[in-house]
Formats: sequence, structure tokens, C-alpha cells
Amino acid sequence: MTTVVGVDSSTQSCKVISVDLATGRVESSGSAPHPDETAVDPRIWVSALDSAWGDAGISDLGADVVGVSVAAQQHGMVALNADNAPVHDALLWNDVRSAPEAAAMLEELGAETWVDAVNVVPVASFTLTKLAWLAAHRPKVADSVARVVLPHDYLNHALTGEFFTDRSDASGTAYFSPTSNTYRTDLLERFFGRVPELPRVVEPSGHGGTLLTNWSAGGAVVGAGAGDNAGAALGLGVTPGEVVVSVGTSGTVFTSVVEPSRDPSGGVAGFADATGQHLPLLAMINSARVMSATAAMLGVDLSALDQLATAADDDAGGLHFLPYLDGERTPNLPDSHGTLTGLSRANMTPGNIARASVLGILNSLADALEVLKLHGVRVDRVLLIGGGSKSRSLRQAAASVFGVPVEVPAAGEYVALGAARQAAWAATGELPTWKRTIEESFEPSGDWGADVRGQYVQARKAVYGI
Ligand SMILES: Nc1ncnc2c1ncn2[C@@H]1O[C@H](COP(=O)(O)OP(=O)(O)O)[C@@H](O)[C@H]1O
Ligand SMILES: O=C(CO)[C@@H](O)[C@H](O)COP(=O)(O)O
Repeated sequence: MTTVVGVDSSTQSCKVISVDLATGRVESSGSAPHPDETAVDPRIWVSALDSAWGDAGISDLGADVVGVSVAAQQHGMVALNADNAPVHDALLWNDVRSAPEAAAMLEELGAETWVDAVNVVPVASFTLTKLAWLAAHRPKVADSVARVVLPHDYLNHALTGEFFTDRSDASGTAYFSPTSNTYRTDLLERFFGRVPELPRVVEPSGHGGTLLTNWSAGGAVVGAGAGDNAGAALGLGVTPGEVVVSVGTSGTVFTSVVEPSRDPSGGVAGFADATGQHLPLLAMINSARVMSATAAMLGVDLSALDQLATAADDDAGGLHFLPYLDGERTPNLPDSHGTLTGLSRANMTPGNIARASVLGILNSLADALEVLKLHGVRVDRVLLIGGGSKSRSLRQAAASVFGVPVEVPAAGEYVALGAARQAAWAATGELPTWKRTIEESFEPSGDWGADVRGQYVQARKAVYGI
């Protein structure tokens, strides 16, 4: 059977799937954990890939495998010396130490100039701010940097011996223009002090190299790869009017559109997608892990938290959980903490706290959806994915809080599936059409969701002034 392989090297884990090219059916899968840190030695991702690859039995598939592609967490600063060894742990998308550099870069050029140049406004997540931090705080280490790549590029190199990237991931660096599809090396010069080696950008249907034999003997081509959200859009086959809401380590709200959005306020990141179009996106640092943190606080597991949240009142008895636990990117509050408001003796129950954590995640995502709409993006329905979407209480409340219909695709790794679809494109020249199965659909019900939204926005404004 002609097979393609998709990889999702995300914040918390590496997932590998083998897929029947003809049907899109997942034939095998494997996964391996990543450290729960915001700065990680990139070599750990290669070990995790190797482990997940073995779990999925990819090497045994030999010449059946005709294509491989890697999607991965965006923005990570992988800084390498002349021997291609990391000179510093990779600062990840959710590491906020470069927030002061981001603020200074914004102050220096102004939002309009940044959006004109690279269609993003600097925040701590973006690679260039991390390089600016390295130059300012570790100058000797910065001097040893020969090359800068992204997490998926680093894995491309492990698989093929070549460094290469794609426009979707490059567009998350803040030194690549998704409209001219060129690096803005002047911004590297200005904020890192010089221009290190950068990976070539491979076109969406192209391939950057061939699989080294230590991974598999089959000589498969390796596609350009993608940022994980662009991978998910490809895996879902997003169509106009559909917006993806991913409740993963990050919370993200995004879609694929022909024309780029433009947001000097910095809310909508004007990324590129993996098909040659654009991927307007808003990302939150706090998402699924708000539920796991709340479960830990209550001394229960995720399943018990879900039961508590399902059994509680729709509105959590008036409790509001503002979930900015690890600082927050959208809104840009890198030094913020979470807040639980509306506490009374009557409502401070484990069930209401569990429910409030679920509603806090959904309200934070609803804020992002509203910003996307304000920028002219059509939101006819939401496709809900990510590990957190397995929560029944979250699924059942989403449509009412968002105010739009929500569809939950069949359980699957859509980032890795998008990578597999890209691998098929690279191997055959054709982007296959694979059937998408919807597992559950939900419609907004009653007014409680709108009431909860109103109260949440009021609480957010009262506590954070935004
Ligand atoms: N049933 C569940 N209820 C709530 N959260 C869940 C559930 N299953 C998984 N998760 C959470 O999903 C997250 C992983 O989601 P995933 O989309 O795989 O992450 P990533 O963003 O790293 O790709 C973890 O934080 C995990 O705790
Ligand atoms: O920073 C962003 C998008 O801009 C995040 O979406 C990262 O790409 C991490 O993704 P996950 O590990 O949560 O999938």
C-alpha cells in the first residue's frame, strides 16, 4: 500500500502517523513526550521523533513510504553553531522572557511598519524577539550562532541532512514577509546585529530532501513541512467560513483565506498557510492545561474534572475564571496571572470551579473569535480540535459560548494528518482530497452563553483593564 507519513512535533509531544495515500486512512501511529518546559534542547525532539517513529513501525514499511512531512510548534528559536550544534536551549513560543525586547522592537518601528514588513506585531512568541534577547543577554553565545532554524526545520535536517523550511512556519519568525515570500534580513541585521544562515523556503508542493536510510530504506521524499496550525488547516481541509479552534497546549483560532488580514493592534497574526494562501491566527498561551491545572488543584483527574464541570450549573454559579495562568499572549499580558472572580460561600464548589475553568478557556477563545470577525473573517462554524476538545463539558458548552455552530471532527491528529497530506502532494504532485468525518455537531442553545460572555468580558475589563 502506498503510504505517506505525517509528523506533529508539538509543545508537549511528538506524534507520528502512517497514512494510506489513496484514502487518508491512518494505518499506524506512535507518540513520545517532550519536556514540559519553555526552553528545550532541540536534540530532545529528534529523540522523541525516533521513538514515535519506531512506535508507528515506519521503518518496517520500507519502500511503501513515498513521502514524509513534518509539522511542528511554531516560532521556536533553534540557534546552531558552525557544527550545527545548539548553542542554547530553544526558546519556545510560550517562553515570555523576550517580552521586553518585543516591546522595544514595537516601540522602535511602530505597529504599522511591522505589519507592512512582516504582517505581525512583535510579541515574545516570535523568533526575532528571542534572538534579540540572546544578543542582549548572552552576547558571547549570540556571537557563536551560525544558523537559525525553526523546530520543524531542525527535524527536516535530522530526516534528510538538509535544512529547509516553508512559508507558513517562516511567517512566524517576524523576519519573513508572507506577502513577498522573502526573508526580511534587514530586521535581523537591526535586532540581532547580523544575518545568520537561514533555511531555504520550499514551496508548498515541493520537497526539500530525501529520507536518510537510517530512518527508512525507501528513499521517500520529505515535504517542505509547516507550522502546526497550518498543518491542522491542511489536515482538516478548511473551507471558507470554517474557523478552526484548537484547544491544545496553545489555544489557537485560525482559518485559511486568500487575502492576508492586517492587524496593527497585534491581535491577529498575519501568517501564511501551507497551501500558498494566508492563515490569520490568534494564539493563547493558556488553553487545555488550564483544565489539567484545575484538576490538580481539586485533586482529581481530567475525567473527574469533566464530570464535575458537566454536572455544575451552566454559568458555574457566577464564578469567572480569567485563565492567564502562565502570562498571556492574546491579550498581550506576558506577566499576567490567572484570576477567579465572583466567589461567594454559595458558589465556591469543586463543580463550579471545574466548570469555570472550562468556561474560562472557551471565553478566552471566544474573545479571539470576535477579533477575527472584526477583521472581516467569516465565521459560519467552528471546527473544534486539540486534546482539550476531548472534554465533554467543553464540547457541549462551546457552541453556546461562541454563539456559532461547532463541529467536532472524528478523534485524530489533524496536524500530523495535514503533514501527511502535504507529503502526498510532494511525492505525487497532487494534493489528495481525503474525506473528513464529523463526530459531533452542536448548536448554540438558550441565552446562558451570551450572558456568561457578557459577565466574563466585564470581569476581564475590571481585572486587566482590557
Ligand atoms: N479529556 C481531556 N480533557 C481535557 N484536556 C485533555 C483531555 N485529553 C487531553 N487533554 C489535554 O490536551 C493537551 C494536549 O493536546 P494536544 O492538542 O495534543 O497538544 P499540543 O498542543 O501539544 O499538540 C494536554 O494538555 C492534555 O492535558
Ligand atoms: O505559537 C503558536 C502559534 O502562533 C502555537 O500554536 C504553537 O505553534 C504551539 O502549538 P501547540 O504545541 O499548542 O500545538
